[in-house]
Amino acid sequence: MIKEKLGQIRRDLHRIPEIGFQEFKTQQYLLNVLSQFPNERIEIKTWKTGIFVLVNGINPTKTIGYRADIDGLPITEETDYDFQSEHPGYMHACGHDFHMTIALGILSHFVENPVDDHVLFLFQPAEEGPGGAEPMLNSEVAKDWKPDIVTALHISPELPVGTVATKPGLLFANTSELFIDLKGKGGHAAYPHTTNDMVVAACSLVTQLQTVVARNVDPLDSAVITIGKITGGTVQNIIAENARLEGTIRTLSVQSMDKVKERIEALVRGVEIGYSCKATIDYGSMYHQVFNEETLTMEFMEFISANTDFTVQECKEAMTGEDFGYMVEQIPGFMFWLGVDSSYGLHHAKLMPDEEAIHVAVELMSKYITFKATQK
Ligand SMILES: CC(=O)N[C@@H](CCC[C@H](N)C(=O)O)C(=O)O
Repeated sequence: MIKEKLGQIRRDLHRIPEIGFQEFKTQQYLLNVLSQFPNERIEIKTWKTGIFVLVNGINPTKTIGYRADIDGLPITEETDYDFQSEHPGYMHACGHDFHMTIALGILSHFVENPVDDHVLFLFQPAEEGPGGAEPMLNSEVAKDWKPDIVTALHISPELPVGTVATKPGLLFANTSELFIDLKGKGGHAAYPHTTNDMVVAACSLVTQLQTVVARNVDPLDSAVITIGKITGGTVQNIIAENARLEGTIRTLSVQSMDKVKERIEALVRGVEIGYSCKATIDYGSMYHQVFNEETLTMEFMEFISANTDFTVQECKEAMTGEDFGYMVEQIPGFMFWLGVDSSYGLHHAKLMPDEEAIHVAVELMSKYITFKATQK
């Protein structure tokens, strides 16, 4: 697909970010692009707001899977793009507009240059939450069209264009969302002794949560608790009856996840007693760690060094989460970081990745998948 067309697709997608399982316009846009491909070679099936696209091979012995996530984030864009989000309060701040565009570029390559094996594209909803990978892979469609190997990329703002970073084994952390609701007794701001103030309870709990990782997790086994949002109360002169903390837990090991949750629950029980309130904990969605299949990952890294102008780096594991972890739990595969060189990072309102990365990634993955698709 020509460069200008891919650039336009990325900008069109950037304008219409939608959150998990609400990607209706995105799905329609992708289906429109797909309908412009000659259809002798491709089969398309939708699943919820996601799409499976099978590019049939000429002499297939296996199916190579390529996954792109399609959802945006609830964040107000602050870039100076002239193609800013048209959905107020939402933005493609995690690069999924890039991920989709790159997938379409690779798909277009294999429609025009068919290879022996089938290539299956999974345009997957709800990566940011509540998680689309696991149900998509367990869907009826995936029972017929299950890939033998699967790969995916994630943009990396910190790396220059033309760089790939990955590692065999553990790449991304185990994650669990965290929602804590506190309910006390509200009242007049001037009569605190007649109330149980949930703003004070919430602030104290946030401070206590900082001790969980520091004092319960082996320093050599990383973990993170981030509270990204606090809400509570109604107005400045009413003592708050309710407060809510929203956050996420990240751990490199499953054991640490269990331990961290146990400690959070103990602290929450303490706040119930100490502040005479009721608390509920909801862990929302949980993602399995991304564990790259070692042989495939090493082969991919060697392939890049030997056959492309890309620089390939072995990176450290990251505390980011990815529901792609469920895919590589079931199917041999790997994920890698793609350099896109942005001064602002992932989940930032000013994320501005370099579009040149789209073109080099399409070329890279077309080459790599061709190599895998002709390997017996
Ligand atoms: C790559 C990336 O940024 N992924 C997200 C996944 C979020 C999972 C879930 N909503 C949670 O917050 O636990 C991330 O924040 O790492």
